[in-house]
Amino acid sequence: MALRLLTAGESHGPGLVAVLEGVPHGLPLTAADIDRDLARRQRGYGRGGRMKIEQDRVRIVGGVRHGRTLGSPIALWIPNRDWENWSRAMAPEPPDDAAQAAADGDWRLEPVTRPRPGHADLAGALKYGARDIRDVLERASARETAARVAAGAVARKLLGLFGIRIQSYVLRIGEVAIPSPVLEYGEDGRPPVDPAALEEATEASPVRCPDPVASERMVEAIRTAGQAGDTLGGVFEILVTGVPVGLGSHASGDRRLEGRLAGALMALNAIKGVEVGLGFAAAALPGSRVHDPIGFRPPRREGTEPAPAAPGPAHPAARAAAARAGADGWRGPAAGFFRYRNGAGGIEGGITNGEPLVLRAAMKPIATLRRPLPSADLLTGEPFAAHHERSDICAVPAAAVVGEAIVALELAAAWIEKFGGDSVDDMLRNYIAYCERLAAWVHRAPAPEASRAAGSPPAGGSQAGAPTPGRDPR
Ligand SMILES: Cc1cc2nc3c(=O)[nH]c(=O)nc-3n(C[C@H](O)[C@H](O)[C@H](O)COP(=O)(O)O)c2cc1C
Ligand SMILES: C=C(O[C@@H]1CC(C(=O)O)=C[C@@H](OP(=O)(O)O)[C@H]1O)C(=O)O
Repeated sequence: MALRLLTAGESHGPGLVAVLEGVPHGLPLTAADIDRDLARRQRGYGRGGRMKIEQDRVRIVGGVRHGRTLGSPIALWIPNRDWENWSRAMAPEPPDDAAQAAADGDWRLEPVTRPRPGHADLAGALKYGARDIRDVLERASARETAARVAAGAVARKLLGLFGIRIQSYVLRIGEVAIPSPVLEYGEDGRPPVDPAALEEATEASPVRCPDPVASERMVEAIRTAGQAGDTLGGVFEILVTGVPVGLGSHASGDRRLEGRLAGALMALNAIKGVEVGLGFAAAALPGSRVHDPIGFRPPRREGTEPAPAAPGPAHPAARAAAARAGADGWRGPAAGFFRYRNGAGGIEGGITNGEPLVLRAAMKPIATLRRPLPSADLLTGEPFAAHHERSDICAVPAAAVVGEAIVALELAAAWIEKFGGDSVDDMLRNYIAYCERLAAWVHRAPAPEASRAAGSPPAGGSQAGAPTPGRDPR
């Protein structure tokens, strides 16, 4: 297993722990790299009172020395500030004073027995034989996603070294929706947006929607739902640029990258659907409008053309090698091949094809309602309204940030499988060697006259343009 993550910790316990194993030696990493994403996860219009209490900050407690990873498991600790209010109710030790506290009217010590529809409450309590639903709801809570975001920030840092950029934005809240801004390309396969501008517009929105008009309407929809004691879900999209051709594999089902990414995204609380590229829309279209025509542009040769303005790998040698293999910031190294649109969302046959990854996830509305749905008591079966403490009204913007982390982790796992090595230096060498192979891949087919004269098959024949791996004609 190339990269392994384990998280632990309850929502109102002392804090959250993440242990990430398999990160190579020598990756620059500080708490600030992680805190940035933790703060982004806490934002978003529609979140509840808990986010006013928490100000998530990580403590790195293993695997990093003097700002660089050691190759050992990275251990991260995020304290829960709300723990102060729950230290008796969530004490790891048996509570001596529980009976007294319950008598004092501390509601936190009372068993929760009214399961909330849409939560793990009922199924979890019956499965584990828990007579207090708190035994289940504490870990089922999306508080855990803070730990996944912390680990994901490490994965993002690793991928960022190679010019991979992962961003998310919200496309729908309830009935207010905008189309994906990235699937249709301009003429000649020109990228439809500048990722940096898209990110700037997204981060400026209180709901992570890059369209300011839709953003305001989304805020209004959340406000209205909240006033009615109701909640909303929505859709977010993840865009990953700079991805080289060749991550994942067609060879076995469990190596197909879209399966790994979709499975990981579906494992995020409240996500009920995932699409790759055109996704469900492809089912209604003819093949001619779905599959992405292939084009080829000779990659830039060092010294002959200016370096691409778009961001690429940080390391100068890797950056140059990536550019020679056709990377332009939007696309990753792919030997100069590109697509005129991106209906596939950057993955064909379980393998990245060099175009950006485009994934969408649908989040159901928050399950805890201020006007609760009918429920039945766990122990007596008596009809009751479901339990309500406090809750978010909408958490799609936060889920989008968690989605980035999940994609980063899954992609980093595929990256480590492909480029391996115990250290970032090994990995850089492997990446550069791969880029060099891609850069040397295409040998322009000789002009038809020349090829006929030489007795080789005419252009368009079975051998036309066939690559001769390992020989660079330039
Ligand atoms: C970032 C985030 C915040 C969430 N906040 C809440 C919340 O405040 N109240 C709630 O009832 N559910 C919330 N949820 C959703 C529940 O965690 C989720 O619906 C529940 O664990 C049941 O899992 P399932 O929906 O995947 O079946 C949140 C989810 C995410 C991703
Ligand atoms: C704590 C977080 O989200 C929580 C996720 C959540 C749930 O049921 O999933 C319920 C709420 O918890 P509480 O009952 O303490 O208010 C959210 O605040 C967080 O995102 O950090």
